[in-house]
Amino acid sequence: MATISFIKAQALSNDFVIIEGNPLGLEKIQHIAHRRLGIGCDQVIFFQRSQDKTVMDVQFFNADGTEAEACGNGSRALVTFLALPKITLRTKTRHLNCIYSNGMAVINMGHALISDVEALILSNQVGAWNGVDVGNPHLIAFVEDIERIDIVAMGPLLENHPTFPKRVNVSVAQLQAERILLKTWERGSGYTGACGTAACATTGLAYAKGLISDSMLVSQQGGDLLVTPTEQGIWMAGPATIVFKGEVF
Ligand SMILES: N[C@@H](CCC[C@H](N)C(=O)O)C(=O)O
Repeated sequence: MATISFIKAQALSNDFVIIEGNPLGLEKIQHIAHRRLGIGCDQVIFFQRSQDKTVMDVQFFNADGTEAEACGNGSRALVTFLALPKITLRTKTRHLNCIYSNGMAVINMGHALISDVEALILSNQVGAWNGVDVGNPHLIAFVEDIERIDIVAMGPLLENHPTFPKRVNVSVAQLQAERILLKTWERGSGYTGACGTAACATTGLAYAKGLISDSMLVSQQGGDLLVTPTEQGIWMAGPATIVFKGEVF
């Protein structure tokens, strides 16, 4: 029986199965991501190397088998696995410049494109919602006290709201002096301990609104990311580890 080689990686507890090669079919991806029947992960990542090995074509799939245009933590996990000083990740929506130095992946995720969704009537309204695109779509609200928000109850309602035919990642954030506290319900994967693109989208939103002017630590249940908004794009720096490798049927 044919087997598929894979790498298991995690970044701030957001976990990934990384496979070199073309994407597998929907059922195979769902099986690999299943935490009882397969390996278990939040996203399955497929990549192919260019001839000179400085450019990688990357595709991300959520645990439910749907394709995502971007994945911040997964991108850092892949850069950490490849351990090359400078590469470009060619994703579905953006080309990402990546640096790997001293065991840390630093990636320019591009710009945050903000849209106005305040006029929408959303269930479980917690304040003003903003649409933010950083290659993939996010819905974000700043709140006074993040502890009071049940993202697991609210997330699926907003993820599947008819306003978002392609569904959406849902986050609530609390702004502190040099830190943003963040909780995210991921489209297609549910609650995860951290989401890299949500961290970048939230920091980009705060920057665009003039709420911050410099780097922020974005703290999620799985740990901290350093996110730096610049005119040239949003830089994300943070850890990722390779956990094990194996073969799956
Ligand atoms: N874990 C991610 C985001 C993965 C994709 C997302 N669920 C989507 O559907 O857009 C991250 O670290 O950014």
